[in-house]
Amino acid sequence: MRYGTADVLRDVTFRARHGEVVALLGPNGAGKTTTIEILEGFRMRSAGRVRVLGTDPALGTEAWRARIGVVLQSWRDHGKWRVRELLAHLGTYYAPYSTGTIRRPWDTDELMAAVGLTAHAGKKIKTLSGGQRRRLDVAIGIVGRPELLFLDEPTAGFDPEARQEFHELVHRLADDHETTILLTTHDLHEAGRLADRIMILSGGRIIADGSADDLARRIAGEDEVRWTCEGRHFVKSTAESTAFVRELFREYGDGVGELEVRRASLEDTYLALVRGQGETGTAYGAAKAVAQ
Ligand SMILES: Nc1ncnc2c1ncn2[C@@H]1O[C@H](COP(=O)(O)OP(=O)(O)OP(=O)(O)O)[C@@H](O)[C@H]1O
Repeated sequence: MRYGTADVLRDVTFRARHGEVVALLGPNGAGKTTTIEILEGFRMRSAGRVRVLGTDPALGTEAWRARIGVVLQSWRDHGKWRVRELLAHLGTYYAPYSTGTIRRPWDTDELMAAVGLTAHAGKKIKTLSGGQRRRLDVAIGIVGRPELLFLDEPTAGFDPEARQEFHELVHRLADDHETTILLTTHDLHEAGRLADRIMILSGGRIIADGSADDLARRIAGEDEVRWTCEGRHFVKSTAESTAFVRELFREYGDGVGELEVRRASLEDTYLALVRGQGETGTAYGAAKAVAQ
């Protein structure tokens, strides 16, 4: 993807499998929204090949669009509508696209229950709180029972309870309805909880692609071991923490106290990757190895 003379996406190559939950991570301006807008058919790519549910999004028909759900970053404006009314109305557009296996649209009451909006069904949209409005955005995105769902920062503004309920909804969509989901988020904990696979985009390139465990194992590599011995505190970084601790006990036995082994978190991994990008340091080398 090129704007004027600036390339904002380069060599972005990936394939999402049916029913997979893929999280796209990356710093501000990395190209996440651009990537998903190209896949949604909202933005025309400058070059390259794209297939979404077997179709080039630039040529997508209404029938193709009915199989896709989109939750954008920005709010849509339907202030005077009431929640139930709007969802029931939008649902009618999907009815002609029911298939033998997927009945479209989602029943309005069931849908409101699924996203936690039942208590607000009769409210005008302009009176909803930020988090409630975001739940409605999610409901609008899934009202047509999409086979593929794009979520751009879906939980921005959610309180912890709403976030937890949303995570359960995503798991349900993926597990029970076999929905393929591509989401962007800045919440690494969320990405680790939700995604089967994490792709990190930086400077318009994919610099890592794998499960949260893969990334942590293959990139950060070093655990931190802390312990006390004879009243003194010790810290050691090691890639072989189990062997190190075994040796520690062999040597000092009961003298070892307050043992703590801290594995590299997804956040450590993410920061190592994003900071290492473009340098010749180890994180970049490791990131390239993961990306290949
Ligand atoms: N219409 C446009 N014209 C020119 N440049 C653009 C346009 N839209 C986006 N860009 C640039 O493309 C790059 C990628 O932007 P994009 O919005 O895809 O990033 P992002 O990863 O989604 O960022 P964020 O986390 O801030 O939402 C940025 O450098 C941005 O300035």
